Amino acid sequence: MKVPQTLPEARQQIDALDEQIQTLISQRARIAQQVARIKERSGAGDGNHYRPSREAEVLRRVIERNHGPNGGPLSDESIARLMREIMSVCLSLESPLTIAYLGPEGTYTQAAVQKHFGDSVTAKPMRAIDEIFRDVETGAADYGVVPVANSIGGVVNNTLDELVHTQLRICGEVTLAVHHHLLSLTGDTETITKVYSHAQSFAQCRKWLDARLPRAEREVVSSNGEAARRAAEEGGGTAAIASLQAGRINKLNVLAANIEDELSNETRFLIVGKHDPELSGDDLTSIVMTAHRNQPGALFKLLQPLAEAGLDMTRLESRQVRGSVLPDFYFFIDFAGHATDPKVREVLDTVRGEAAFFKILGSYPRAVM
Ligand SMILES: O=C(O)C(=O)C[C@]1(C(=O)O)C=C[C@@H](O)C=C1
Repeated sequence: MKVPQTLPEARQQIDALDEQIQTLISQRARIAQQVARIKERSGAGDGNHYRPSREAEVLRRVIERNHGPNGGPLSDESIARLMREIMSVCLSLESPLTIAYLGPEGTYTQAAVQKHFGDSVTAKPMRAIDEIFRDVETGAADYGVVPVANSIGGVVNNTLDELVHTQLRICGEVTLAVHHHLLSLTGDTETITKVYSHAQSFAQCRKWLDARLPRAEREVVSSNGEAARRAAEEGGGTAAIASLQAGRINKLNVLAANIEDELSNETRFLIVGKHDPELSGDDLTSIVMTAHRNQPGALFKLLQPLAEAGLDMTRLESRQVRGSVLPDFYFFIDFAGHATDPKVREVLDTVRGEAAFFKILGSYPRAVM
């Protein structure tokens, strides 16, 4: 295609390309419908056509191509986001998904749902993390999205506690860059006497609040979405620390943007569901276990097989077992690899033999976007 020199010429080329893009997207959607029929015929459907590993492969290839000879000026994130939406609409033709998430509307968890599943799912706000697990366990929702850790605020204990006992599997992860904003109906930071937010967000904006609003009362609420809702309801003198999305939903003004103390503030979310994702080629496995009591080197023995097999451990969290007087700890471990890989399976069998309690939480594709 020759480089256009005039506006009509450029628009003519764009019109021609749009027509091709539209034809191709429609063809792709028809094939996705056929994929659903093939899955149902082969018994692999069971009504659920979501395939996180396949989606990760598609997105990885999009990013790879973006750096190849046919790559363009769009960022990896932008081009992947477009493909994400195309897959989202294709999947909605196969089987529409309902995703339970930590509400109300406007939470960062809702943004994580959108980032991972795209816009063509029904996002269902829940009041608490345990309700999300129950909703997916009973089949009221197909998948759940829960926060699990923040780079500043640390782990989300409710999520870890639920993972120990649930029958659900971890099917995926999403990481989200989190930016906090001071939002209010009024337009002036100096007049704010009360700030609502989630405990983790207060922790992440503490220095800013100490410096700019040292006298304002801080009231912890269950989520940033709820904080924004209250600031909108109460008006004058109240503010919320929340996302831009929460501000938009509640028609609040941004009094101060990006007020988090650390610039790189990332939250990791997990997707939980009833299905085990297949191997995607770049996967993580999550396990939880406890060590035998009164055995010197018990934790070392649990970790040694992973190290000896050269498996890259990406995360280790400990959490005291609830109700235990003795210092018993659950160890949550993530490492690179998939539980169906024979080498990984062997390591897991060895660790299981060494542990007092052992559970595989899931193997799933590493976050692509
Ligand atoms: O390949 C599949 O299994 C599909 O259903 C197609 C498709 C896609 O649009 O590429 C759609 C949904 C799945 O989650 C994965 C991929």
